[in-house]
Amino acid sequence: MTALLELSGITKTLKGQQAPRTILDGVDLTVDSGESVAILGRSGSGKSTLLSLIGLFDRPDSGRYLLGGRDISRVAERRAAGLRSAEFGFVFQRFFLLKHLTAAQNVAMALVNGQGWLPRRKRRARTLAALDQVGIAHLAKHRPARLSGGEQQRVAVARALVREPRLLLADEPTGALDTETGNLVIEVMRAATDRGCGLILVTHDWDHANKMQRVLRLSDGTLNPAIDTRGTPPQPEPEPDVAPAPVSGTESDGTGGPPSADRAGRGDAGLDGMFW
Ligand SMILES: Nc1ncnc2c1ncn2[C@@H]1O[C@H](COP(=O)(O)OP(=O)(O)OP(=O)(O)O)[C@@H](O)[C@H]1O
Repeated sequence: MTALLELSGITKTLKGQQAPRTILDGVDLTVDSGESVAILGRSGSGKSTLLSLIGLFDRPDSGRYLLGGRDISRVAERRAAGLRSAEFGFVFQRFFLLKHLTAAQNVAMALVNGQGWLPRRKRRARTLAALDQVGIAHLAKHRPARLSGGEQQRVAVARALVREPRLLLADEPTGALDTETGNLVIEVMRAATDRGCGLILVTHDWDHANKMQRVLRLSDGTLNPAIDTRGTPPQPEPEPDVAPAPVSGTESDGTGGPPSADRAGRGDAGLDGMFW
């Protein structure tokens, strides 16, 4: 079966004001349809850089990127923009909702921008289905100012899902949420994988990572299986009259737990007409 996504030997060197630094140094990653993968790693290890390459906001220096078997390692920006809107859904730590639009209008915007004008009836049906998928169809007419952080992020997830992407890319989507709300958001994204959508979640939170099928760690520019050492009991003190047993090295991944003019009120009849 062809993998949804296949990265092999991906490298990326970033040249800022300081000396060039190789952030990705031979990343290999395969994700199948309906599979969920968490990526952990220290701050600055390159997780967002990797996600931006996968989401075609940038290109690797070398290596191969196959999407559904097609080589898109060197794809031109025009085609990349088309692939971004057709194939990917994005969720970020910040919600990026338009304040003067309702939840439904924010979601419907993704259909307008990505696929031209769908007939109004279809637009409405797909928007409500996406809001329903994340459990907030009853909040369709609320503007962001009237929604909690978790509800706003669920609107953002609905906006990412409404075009039925093949792959959902989430960069610390729970970073601004409390634990309980974060769990809810992770669950609605994970549920999308039951319908065949792939999911790559960048997170600092082991509990969220453990809800994914695979947990990887990005360090020294490569991806490897991550080991959750949080539950590892402390080494017992050796008995004084017994020779100390050799201590086996317990790998630590350094991410052992969480680290760290609103126009609402304005008459929106025109906008309603536009997006409904
Ligand atoms: N445009 C750029 N030019 C030069 N260096 C950059 C650029 N963007 C990011 N970096 C550096 O690349 C490294 C990786 O950044 P990146 O944002 O991918 O890390 P991260 O693992 O996502 O970090 P965090 O967990 O803090 O979000 C960091 O050291 C960052 O300072």
